[in-house]
Amino acid sequence: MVDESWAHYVGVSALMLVTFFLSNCLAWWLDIKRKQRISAKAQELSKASKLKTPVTIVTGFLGSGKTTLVNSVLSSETHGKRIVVIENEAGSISIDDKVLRAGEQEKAAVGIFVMKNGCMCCTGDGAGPELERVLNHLLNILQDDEYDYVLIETSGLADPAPIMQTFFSLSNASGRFFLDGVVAIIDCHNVWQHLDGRGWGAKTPEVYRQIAHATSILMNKTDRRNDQEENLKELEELLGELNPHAKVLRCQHCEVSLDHILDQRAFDAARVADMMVIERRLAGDEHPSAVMARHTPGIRAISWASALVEERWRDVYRMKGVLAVEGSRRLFVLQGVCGELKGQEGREWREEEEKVSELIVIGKNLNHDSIDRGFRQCLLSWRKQSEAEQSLIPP
Ligand SMILES: Nc1nc2c(ncn2[C@@H]2O[C@H](COP(=O)(O)OP(=O)(O)OP(=O)(O)O)[C@@H](O)[C@H]2O)c(=O)[nH]1
Repeated sequence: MVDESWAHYVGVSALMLVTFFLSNCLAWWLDIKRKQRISAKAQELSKASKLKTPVTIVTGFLGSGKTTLVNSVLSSETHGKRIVVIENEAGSISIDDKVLRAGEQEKAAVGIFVMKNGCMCCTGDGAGPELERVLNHLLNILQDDEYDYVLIETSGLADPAPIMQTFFSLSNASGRFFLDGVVAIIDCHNVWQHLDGRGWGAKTPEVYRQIAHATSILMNKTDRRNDQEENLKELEELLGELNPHAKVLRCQHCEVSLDHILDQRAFDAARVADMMVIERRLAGDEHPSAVMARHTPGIRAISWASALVEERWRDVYRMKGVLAVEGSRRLFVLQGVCGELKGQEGREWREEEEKVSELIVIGKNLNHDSIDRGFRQCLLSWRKQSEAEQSLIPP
């Protein structure tokens, strides 16, 4: 009896060991195959790179300055490129394309495509096909030789890895596009609330992923700290540790030489494999959500919005809005980042545009109904608002 159960125990253990061994071998073999595929496609891409259209991915957490960078590239006189911009908005409302189109920037942008509802990191395997659809679309119009550069601005919550991977899996487009670089923008003023000091215990893993995948890192908003040097140095060191391969540059309003943004030829396919390792080290976390509100009547005052951003600064990472102010011919752009809200007039509304006020709030623990209600209250009569409240939007 004892012998029998002993033999049974040995048999089960042996079976477990064999299964463990075989599954490890399989994982190892699959990993090698994947690396082989990646390097084969990278070689395929690099062979014809002179004929291909470079793609730069601009990433960075909410409010770090991605649109500011894209605008500055589009308005630069020096590069002489015809650029297609692909925007990836976290919600179903798009603010950035209105901001991008404001002003002179249009001259360099030959097309702005907005992928709404597209936090690529949340869509998992869906990320590739969605991006591929847009790139295939670009491929069609590339026949006309209208574009010579593609800029992809990810949503602030995006993990750029699936987008990068997409360039390796694009079958149609592999002969047309190549990944030139990944620019990550860091808001030096607010980034510390997303990092857990040194090491990998990210409070907001998206920020780590964006840093880890970058070929250039812009330490933006250096104007925001007065006690700067020590903090900036510490941040610089941390970024260097997290991503030793990237160029790290300090800047304000993303003003850096375009050599660090365009035509970097910095993307090294072998790094993708390393990045996938980093990927596995990053623990999951509660993902921020986005709440959208959209109303047609003209907005008169927005005291509610500034109160929301100021009072709930821990939860509200970002607020962006384009408002149709009653009596104004211009749209009004709201920008809220970590406790601060700014507003300024943008371009004039176009005749064909519907004058609606749209708002996106991104953060944690957000209640859609109460945000929608609050936004609606902004439609209150002008007279009911105090003077201080009125100051943000000119009557
Ligand atoms: N003080 C200061 N503000 C800046 C700087 N760069 C950008 N901003 C402001 O920061 C706000 C957010 O900038 P955006 O370029 O819209 O940021 P974003 O990364 O595109 O934001 P999301 O689209 O929400 O992810 C805007 O009000 C900018 O004017 C800077 O260097 N210093």
